Amino acid sequence: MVALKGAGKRYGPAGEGGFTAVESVDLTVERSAITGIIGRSGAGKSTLIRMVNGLESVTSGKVLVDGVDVGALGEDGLRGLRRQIGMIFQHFNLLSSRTAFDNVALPLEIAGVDKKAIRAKVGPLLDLVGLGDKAGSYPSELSGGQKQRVGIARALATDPKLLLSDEATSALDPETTQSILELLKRINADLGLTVLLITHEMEVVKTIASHVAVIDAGRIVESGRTFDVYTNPQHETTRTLLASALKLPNWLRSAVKPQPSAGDRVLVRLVFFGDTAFQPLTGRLVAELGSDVNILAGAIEEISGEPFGSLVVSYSAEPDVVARANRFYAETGLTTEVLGYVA
Ligand SMILES: Nc1ncnc2c1ncn2[C@@H]1O[C@H](COP(=O)(O)OP(=O)(O)OP(=O)(O)O)[C@@H](O)[C@H]1O
Repeated sequence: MVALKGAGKRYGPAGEGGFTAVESVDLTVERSAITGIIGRSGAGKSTLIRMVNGLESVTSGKVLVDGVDVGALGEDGLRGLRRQIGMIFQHFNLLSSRTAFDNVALPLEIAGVDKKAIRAKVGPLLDLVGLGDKAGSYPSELSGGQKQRVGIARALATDPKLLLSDEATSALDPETTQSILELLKRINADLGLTVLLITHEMEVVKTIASHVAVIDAGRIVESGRTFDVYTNPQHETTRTLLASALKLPNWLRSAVKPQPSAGDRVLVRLVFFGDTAFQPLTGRLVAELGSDVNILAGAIEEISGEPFGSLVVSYSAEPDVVARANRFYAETGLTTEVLGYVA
């Protein structure tokens, strides 16, 4: 559906004085899937997503939407493309002087659709997002979650085949975030709409994206099925993003250090997949390392219906203990990740 081929964006002049925000990105967005791009602030997420609908021009490589080279389109071509691509934003971008109905109607008015057809379209869209009774409300009368629902209905008004989401839940509380993510999931399933979202929160990716790409300093450092990336992260940036999403007890989170001091313990996340025997392996690890293993946190989670378990344990960071543990992981095929060190 969307293919970036060596795509890059440089602001300002080449060489000194310029800044490369996105560099050599190769990425494929599957049709009818939800794909997440995750990265820290300033990593280049907004620039990347805006390259897809031509709001930012590409300065190297190509962006193809349904095989069409976005960079080669003129003004008319870009207008046509943008009718096929809906977009939702962190701060909703609603017009405060217009009701919910009129905000949703706006892209249709711009496209020259007649009033009767607009009425026939907007009502069902507001129903779809659960705001059938708020058609006459102004944005100031709506909650954050309701405003984003209006934003979603507006993005769907022109029957797009692709929906871009620019941190759509970042300004919302956790509960409202979940309800908006559920809505996006339902729209994706019911309409077969392709969704490309950017976020700095692993929880968002884990909740709805089947595929994920991790961006760092303008480059994609890791990508794949969310389940694979989440359960077996390869790049340091992914690990850091994941660690911040791990549900560690507060005392433990604040106690973790990146480097060990003498006498410290190593903190390790063990990942168990559906067919990995959870208890026997934990028991064998304890047997392997003596009674020195502390179990500090654990959870059974699910991504796209696939279950896996995470267990956070600590044991002595003495080289011989770590070597014995690593040998055990290699023998049993356990996926592990060092989260840091604790006293
Ligand atoms: N118009 C511009 N001119 C120059 N530099 C820019 C411009 N827009 C963005 N940048 C720079 O490009 C880099 C990437 O910005 P971008 O907004 O794409 O990142 P981001 O990952 O979306 O970050 P955030 O989550 O904070 O919005 C940043 O260092 C930013 O300062």
